[in-house]
Amino acid sequence: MVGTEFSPTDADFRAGFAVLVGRPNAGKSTLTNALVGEKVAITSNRPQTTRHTIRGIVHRADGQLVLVDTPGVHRPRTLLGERLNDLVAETLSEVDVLGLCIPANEKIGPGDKFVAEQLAQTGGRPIVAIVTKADTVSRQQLAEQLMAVEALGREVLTAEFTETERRKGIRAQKKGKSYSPREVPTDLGFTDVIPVSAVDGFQVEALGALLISHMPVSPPLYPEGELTDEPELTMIAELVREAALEGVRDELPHSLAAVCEDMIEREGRPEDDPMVDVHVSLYVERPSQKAIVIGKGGARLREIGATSRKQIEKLLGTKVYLDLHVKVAREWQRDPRQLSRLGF
Ligand SMILES: Nc1nc2c(ncn2[C@@H]2O[C@H](COP(=O)(O)OP(=O)(O)OP(=O)(O)O)[C@@H](O)[C@H]2O)c(=O)[nH]1
Repeated sequence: MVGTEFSPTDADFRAGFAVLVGRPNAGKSTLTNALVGEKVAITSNRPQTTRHTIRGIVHRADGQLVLVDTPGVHRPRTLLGERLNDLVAETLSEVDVLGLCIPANEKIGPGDKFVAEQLAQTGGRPIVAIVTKADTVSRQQLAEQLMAVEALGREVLTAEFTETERRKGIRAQKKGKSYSPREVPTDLGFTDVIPVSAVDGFQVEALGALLISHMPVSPPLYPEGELTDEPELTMIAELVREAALEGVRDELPHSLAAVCEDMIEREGRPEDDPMVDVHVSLYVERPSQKAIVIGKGGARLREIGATSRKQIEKLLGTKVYLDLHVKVAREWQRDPRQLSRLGF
């Protein structure tokens, strides 16, 4: 993660990496899009749709913020889950500020606490608690949630502090030395707590500024105008996967993967009206799931194709011929070889 260009010479210019984490459906992807101002991360009503680390880049006069959108931090059940958690741990260790997303309209639960504890364990990095979806609650409810989030910060950071001191004591004891644990500071807690709404834009600017204020003084890390460094093929695959999931609410939970096989400019087209042939394979685990994706007489697949083609055309800025294939890759979630083939 090294800078490529040094343009603004301002001595106060800041640049660095931020990550938004939170339990599934906390609003991370939507907030990433709102901060960046263009659709780069994939949002969906379904939890855990964000499997790839997609970066959006916020360019401002005073700094540059590279956002890494992680999958929801959750307890691993399959091999895929374990890989996701490795990815999360790796990402957390590489960023300058941690953004913990907690929705305004849901009681703080064990999921939020679990994620907050993981962040506290990264040790010493600023944690900005972001209370998302502020538009969905009254001012009174929002105030109460902000206080509950403050309390959560106090709780997990105090627990982490105490645990660290306890470990130091044990290590010292093993070496035959004595260690008197430090007193718990009274001001432990999240670095900031800020409410936002990605839907009506409330405080989105302020959040951008706040996150940048935690970045180190640095030249920009990416050239201006760049929104994401995710390869187009991956973004195309994500768009198709999103469209395929939208249609089927409960039948196809996480057993669906998409791979963009290639993207070739069609020859012999007029220069002012180019067209790109895009080939995407959708992978499911069982023949019955294949039938769901294809639908009666291919109706669902046509719908998926039409929806995602429009989005791919927007992304590439040209006409697109989209060729979709549905394939069965049994138990792909548990097979490491298949996983790497699918880019996980
Ligand atoms: N009203 C309102 N809804 C929001 C806001 N932000 C997100 N949502 C909705 O909340 C749901 C989840 O949002 P996502 O951005 O997909 O959540 P996520 O945390 O990325 O979810 P995963 O990918 O599952 O981890 C979607 O239906 C969004 O439309 C907001 O500011 N206001």
